[in-house]
Amino acid sequence: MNVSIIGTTGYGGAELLRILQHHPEFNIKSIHSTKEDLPIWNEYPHLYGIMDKALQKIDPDQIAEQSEIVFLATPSGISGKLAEAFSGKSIKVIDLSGDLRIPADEYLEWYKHEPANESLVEKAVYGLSEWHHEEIAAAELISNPGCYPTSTLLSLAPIVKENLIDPTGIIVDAKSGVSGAGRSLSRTTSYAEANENLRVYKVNQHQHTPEIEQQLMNWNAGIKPITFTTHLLPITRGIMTTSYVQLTKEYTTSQILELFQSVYEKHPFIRIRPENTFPSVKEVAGSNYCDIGVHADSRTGRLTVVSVIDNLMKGAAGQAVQNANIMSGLDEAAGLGFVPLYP
Ligand SMILES: NC(=O)C1=CN([C@@H]2O[C@H](COP(=O)(O)OP(=O)(O)OC[C@H]3O[C@@H](n4cnc5c(N)ncnc54)[C@H](OP(=O)(O)O)[C@@H]3O)[C@@H](O)[C@H]2O)C=CC1
Ligand SMILES: CC(=O)N[C@@H](CCC(=O)OP(=O)(O)O)C(=O)O
Repeated sequence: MNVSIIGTTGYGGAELLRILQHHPEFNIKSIHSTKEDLPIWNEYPHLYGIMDKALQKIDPDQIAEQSEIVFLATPSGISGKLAEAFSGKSIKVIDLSGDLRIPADEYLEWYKHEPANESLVEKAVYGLSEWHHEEIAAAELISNPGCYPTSTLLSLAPIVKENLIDPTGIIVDAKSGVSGAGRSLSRTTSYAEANENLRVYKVNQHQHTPEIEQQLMNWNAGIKPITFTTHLLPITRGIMTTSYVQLTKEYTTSQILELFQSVYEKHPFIRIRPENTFPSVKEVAGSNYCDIGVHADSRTGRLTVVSVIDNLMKGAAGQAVQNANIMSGLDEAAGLGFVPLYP
């Protein structure tokens, strides 16, 4: 099955190449960029001798003729326009950006630029693979979840859906490595400013807040606005979200773990850690896993939920390929059996 990638020279694009190069069913037919005609190893020397494809210009007609799926690994604001250019063509689209995830009015408020075409946003299926399998299988257009929302939602879903927590007081403390900000140069992700530093950013203004709330409210209409705080970690890959929620009854850690284990029993990429153990970001690096640890504090009645993912894998390209697998009727784990890179 032929697939194409747009935005190949970015980090999400590079991660798609790493996964798709050895995928058992997908063949990388073409890679696209605003920098046409250069071999990809010119941008990414680690691909020298592995991949000699040249970057091609972005021609939606040509891409739709030769491929069955196109991945848009492009910035918000650009992806929406590209999705529109593919609309009506016979090709499935998976967008990694935030353009198709939330309604236009909220998009304008949080992303602060022009929203994508409203009918496309309505048509797009939110691709949280573990929870939207049926809709993804039937979809033509996927809005791949954000990196922070993936980690947050996977780790809150069981307790929110089962109504085990006070819906008014969810606090999510989130941290990301610098590759989450993409490949463009910026002062805050430069070595001298990020290394040996820990910075909080976009306090109460992060664009993933409405995306997380929207999904939590779909699962449980009583959920109220959350506190969501993001930090920049001096590491390359990885996200940790630590959520604090008030339990409505006295539950033990082992009761909560039992719930998580039964909910995610059949999901190959979710690993629930045993009691009193918590995952660290390195334990999922380079893999499509989301690892979750929980602890119910009998003194405060609060539950602490810790979740880690690799932002470029489960938080972006890995989940995008998982969704492509589901859309194509393949095993959702096809081509995604990466063991985490450790140490
Ligand atoms: N990094 C991460 O961890 C995650 C990223 N995402 C989302 O995935 C998308 C890609 O992210 P990431 O790879 O990190 O971003 P990068 O900034 O690393 O790369 C984005 C790529 O988009 C291409 N691009 C830029 N402007 C245009 C344009 N006008 N037309 C066509 N292509 C353009 C560029 O490629 P070229 O110059 O070759 O044209 C660039 O390399 C973003 O929407 C991001 O929000 C989502 C989850 C996690
Ligand atoms: C570390 C870092 O800066 N991360 C980025 C993730 C952005 C992203 O993935 O953009 P979408 O909104 O298109 O999902 C951020 O916090 O804004």
